[in-house]
Amino acid sequence: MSKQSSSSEQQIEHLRDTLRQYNHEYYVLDAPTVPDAEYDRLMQQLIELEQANPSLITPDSPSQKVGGAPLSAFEQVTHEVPMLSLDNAFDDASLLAFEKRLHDRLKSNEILYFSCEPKLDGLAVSLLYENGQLVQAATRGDGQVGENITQNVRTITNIPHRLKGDTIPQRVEIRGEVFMSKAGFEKLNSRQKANNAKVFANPRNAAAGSLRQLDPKITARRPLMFYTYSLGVVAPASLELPKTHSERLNLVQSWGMPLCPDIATAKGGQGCLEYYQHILRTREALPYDIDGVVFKVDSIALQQTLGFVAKAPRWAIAQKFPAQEEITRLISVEFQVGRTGAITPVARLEPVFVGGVTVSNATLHNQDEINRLGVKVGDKVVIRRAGDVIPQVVSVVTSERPETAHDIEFPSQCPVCDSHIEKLADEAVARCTGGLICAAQRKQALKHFASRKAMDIDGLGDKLIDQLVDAELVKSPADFFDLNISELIGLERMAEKSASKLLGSLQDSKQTTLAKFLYALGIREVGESTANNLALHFKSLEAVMQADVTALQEVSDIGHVVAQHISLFFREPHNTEIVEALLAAGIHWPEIEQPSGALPLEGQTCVLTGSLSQMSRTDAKGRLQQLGAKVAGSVSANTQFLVAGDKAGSKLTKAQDLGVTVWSEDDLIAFLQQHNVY
Ligand SMILES: NC(=O)c1ccc[n+]([C@@H]2O[C@H](COP(=O)([O-])OP(=O)(O)OC[C@H]3O[C@@H](n4cnc5c(N)ncnc54)[C@H](O)[C@@H]3O)[C@@H](O)[C@H]2O)c1
Ligand SMILES: [Zn+2]
Repeated sequence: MSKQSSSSEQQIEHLRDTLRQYNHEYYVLDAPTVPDAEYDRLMQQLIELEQANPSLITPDSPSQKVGGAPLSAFEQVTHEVPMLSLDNAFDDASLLAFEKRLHDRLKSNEILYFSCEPKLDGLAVSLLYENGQLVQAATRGDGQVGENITQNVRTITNIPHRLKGDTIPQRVEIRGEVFMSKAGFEKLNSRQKANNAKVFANPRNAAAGSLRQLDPKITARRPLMFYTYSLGVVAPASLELPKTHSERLNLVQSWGMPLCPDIATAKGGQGCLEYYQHILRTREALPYDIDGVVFKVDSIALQQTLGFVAKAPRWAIAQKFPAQEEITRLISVEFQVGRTGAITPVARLEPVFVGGVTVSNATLHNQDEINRLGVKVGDKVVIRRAGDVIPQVVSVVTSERPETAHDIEFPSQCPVCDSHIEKLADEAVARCTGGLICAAQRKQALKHFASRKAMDIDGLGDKLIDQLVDAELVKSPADFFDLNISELIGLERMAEKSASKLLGSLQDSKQTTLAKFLYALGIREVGESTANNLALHFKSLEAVMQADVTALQEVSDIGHVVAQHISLFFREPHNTEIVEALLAAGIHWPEIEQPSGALPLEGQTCVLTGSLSQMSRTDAKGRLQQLGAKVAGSVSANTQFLVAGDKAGSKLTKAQDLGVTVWSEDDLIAFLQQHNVY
């Protein structure tokens, strides 16, 4: 044996071993470790090597065999007609070569018609109906012997247990694909995540893993669907069936079987290529995942003339789409800070062509996701990019982990501003506590600070803030108060008049309330009403800043999580520096008086009705309660007053009948202001 062929032999053996392992993972375990594209490349290499060395072809080569062995846990079903695979075309040229092979073999150049079908990415199933009743369902298995999955298939809602119509054969085998819709897959995965259960990498794995369950009750909870794509055995054999594949599909549909709505027929290879382009364009919008399209010679007579090779019919071919999953290496992980301070780990990848573009970054979401994937820097990872969705890392090829691989370390300081990163036990997301000083969060925080319900700085809109930050004139809210006329005039659409007007409103805004100031700081989950409660409870900024988590939880409506956010905010020196700078700039508010003795509404019951325009009902209720009122749900003789907003109805009528005092929203606001709670 020459050196050359002995090395080919070794190469062939190595490829076969690898492919056998991948087949086992994919067909038997429903848990592939490499993307289909990688599998297809190795298979292509094997086929080419075998073609160059035909003496080395053996019947047990993966290139000659279909699928994988059936699981012994299931009863076995021997297929009366083998369930085969399909040949692949990876580009237009090989599709046209397929058409040419057909013409050559048929010794005719007559135009061929094709049934064109989306290649659903699920698994092949054979359904046997006797006298219209579903009596058996089986997987493809190794093509000869499959698994009996009748109980599981009975739980798939779009598979009829009984066929309808008067053309039903006495015995008929209907073949098609069991798959999961994209929406069903998303739903299943979020349910699995919530239950800390296995998350599926893609709809194909989810469908296969769900169908081949030993407990049909589990299958029943999985959103599986079925589409028909061919017939197997039909009896009696004398039965007249339509002469084309596409007409047969329509007949099967008339019996109540579901048929993919995107099937069409095409004229010649050229028509097939047009169909391919059409489906490729609509791929994203389709409700199910596909990995290509299938072309089948439509004439049954011609199919019979053409026949089969070892593992596939000669009259059909699958033209694959560009892969949506690829394999590459994780080079490093960077941490990005979002507008709300959320820290997102981003995978830096060796560039790889996937989903039609070159991808070099993918999101890793958060620490929980990193733990779930068990991914390390240096690992080979499977990347999925479907449509416009940001690329995801779906799995790790742990068998190829290099010795140098190391854990991903989550930073404890913000990579942008160096503030502490907090991660609450019940939240997946880690956040930068830098708030006001973190450049990543700056624009967002500044816009909030200037907004109407916060510092209410007239004329300081979002666009202007963008400009001020981009021109590096403003970094923290305290910088607003250092702006001068000449800096402002340099900006777009800012004349002297508007600039001096803005300086005027900045000056005016310095007179505020403690509640508004606390709200303006943008502490996480501290909304208007929480800020108000804080102000009323602690009465001074110093007291709020010094309060610990326990003291903060004494404030009405403040729970453990919010208390932690507040406490962490004021433990961060960057934040306290800004608070001091703001006070130094002249921001001030009236002192909140210690109520002497009883609260003004102590012992009074009131009711709120209708809609308020300047605050929410919950907010109004909170403020009234702070002044000692009891806020009830319905008007009675014990009601002291009713606050009636817009479109007040029966409660207002009843109050008027009972002679209860009625306040308008303006009355309410005047009262609240008088008592410093608005
Ligand atoms: N990632 C891995 O480790 C791994 C391992 C094994 C196989 N695979 C993938 O599986 C492919 C080989 O699988 P295969 O042998 O099942 O062949 P195939 O998937 O290329 O084609 C045959 C199958 O297509 C399906 N199909 C969908 N729509 C159809 C339609 N309208 N008409 C007919 N069939 C339709 C059927 O299930 C049928 O069995 C590989 O190319 C690879 O993509 C991946
Ligand atoms: Zn930061």
